[in-house]
Amino acid sequence: MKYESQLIAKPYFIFAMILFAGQVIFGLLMGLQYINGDAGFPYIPFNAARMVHTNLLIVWMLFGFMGASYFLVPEEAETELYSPLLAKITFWVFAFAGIATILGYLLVPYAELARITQNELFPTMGREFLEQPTITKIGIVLVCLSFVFNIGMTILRGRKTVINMVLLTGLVGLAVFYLFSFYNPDSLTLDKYFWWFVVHLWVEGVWELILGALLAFVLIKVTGVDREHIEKWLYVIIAMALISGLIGMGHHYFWVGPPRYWLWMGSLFSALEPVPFFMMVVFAFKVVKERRRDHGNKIATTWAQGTAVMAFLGAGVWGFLHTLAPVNYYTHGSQLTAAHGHLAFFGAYAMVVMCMISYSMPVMNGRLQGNSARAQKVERISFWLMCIGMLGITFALTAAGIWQVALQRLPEAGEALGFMATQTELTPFYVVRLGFALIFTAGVVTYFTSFVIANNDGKKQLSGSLI
Ligand code: HEM
Ligand code: HEM
Ligand SMILES: [Fe+2]
Repeated sequence: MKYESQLIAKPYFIFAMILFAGQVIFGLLMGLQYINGDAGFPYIPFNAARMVHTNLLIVWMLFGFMGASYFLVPEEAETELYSPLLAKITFWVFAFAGIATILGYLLVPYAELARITQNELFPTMGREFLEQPTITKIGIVLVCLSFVFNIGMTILRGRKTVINMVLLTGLVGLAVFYLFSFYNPDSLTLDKYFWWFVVHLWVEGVWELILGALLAFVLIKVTGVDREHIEKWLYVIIAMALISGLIGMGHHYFWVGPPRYWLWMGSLFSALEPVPFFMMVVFAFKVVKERRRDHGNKIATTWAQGTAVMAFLGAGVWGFLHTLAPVNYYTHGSQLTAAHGHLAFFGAYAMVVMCMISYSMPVMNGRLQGNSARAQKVERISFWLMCIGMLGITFALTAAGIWQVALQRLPEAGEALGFMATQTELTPFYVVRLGFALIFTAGVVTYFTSFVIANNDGKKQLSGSLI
């Protein structure tokens, strides 16, 4: 590790992983509730579990991005972090606010939480992914401001690399687009229109810049390929991401009331969105092939390539499946959406955070060439279990989605099955989903085990070198 202040990334990563474990536990509970609706009754109803599952996801992604930035930016800027103290304070404020909000979701009914947190003064609650009480939202904004300030000041006084600038642009975009969560108009059309400014412009816009920058950083480290070469790729990837993603947002405007031209604009531009994801795959494999050094941290390279491939499958392929208006007319809001949501979120953003952890944790623990072979082997098993588990979940939900469309959407109104009757028909798919979810969970447990092994082996290495 080159700079002392990079160490601040560690608590961020550890906390992100704890929240990830929590997210998976609530995912399992919902997987069970899909088969037996009474599971968890009356303590954890489906709506609360769903909220906890998706909010934990968003919060752990943010912790992951912050940890990644605190590790990456000083090294790229070749200077210590502007204020390690501010980064520590931000950590505790965010961790506390996050835990309090999740406990709020679990301990009191949602309407009661809205009352306690005085939602009527400034109503922002009640929308998917943005369920947080207004006070938590304000807290998130403050955390983001202090974080972006800290990172921005570090870059300002240090070396301004392309990776740093792309990352910073992504982070500023993340903070700015979150502000739309405060706009909550009465008109459902306007509400949905701007809701997507957070949801879509995050994952199919500015987060792609963050993804590209993190991947480029790890790839430079593990391959030793020329920075200039990698930067060129990064420029083209982010240009394509923004060109396609900004107007591609129209694929969410098909049926919620905005003008009809979105039908073809959304279809056309979002059909281009897989391009930057495909380029990431070519980029990752090409630079690994052209590598100038054999880095000891093999598993970090695997994560980098895996991220590119899984993100392309989840966002590119599964996104494209239902992005054209004539297809989306039938698939909108079906299990196909959930299939895509899972593979895309996992493949792109969960995996890139784990990729950064895989590269940087050993460095922060003094092992510049990665963990011991044994720890890397276990981590490799966890990589495959998680990827296979998530692909299995995706295939099960895709089959469920297609069958759902066939039973509920394609037949004429009088003959179509109702929503709940269709869900009962889909039970076998949900059983398969739960099976793969268990494989995924085994992957998560194995992943955590690899850290324990790495620590134990590390001590041995240390005592060995002392003798
Ligand atoms: C143990 C594995 C998991 C299971 C069983 C599971 C199950 C579920 C279920 C049942 C829902 C609610 C779907 C609905 O409303 O009908 C859901 C939503 C969601 N989950 Fe998971 N989940 C798991 C892991 C994950 C992971 C690892 C991620 C991402 C990294 C993730 C991301 C999401 C997202 C983004 C949604 C919202 C999807 C949408 O709005 O369409 N889940 N999950
Ligand atoms: C890593 C990037 C991406 C992530 C994390 C992601 C995630 C999601 C999630 C969670 C949803 C469900 C939102 C809801 O609850 O309603 C969704 C919807 C959707 N996504 Fe993506 N997505 C990504 C990229 C893409 C791409 C590249 C495309 C197109 C090629 C795409 C096409 C769609 C479409 C058409 C919907 C709406 C589905 C419906 O009508 O029900 N996504 N995405
Ligand atoms: Fe989208």
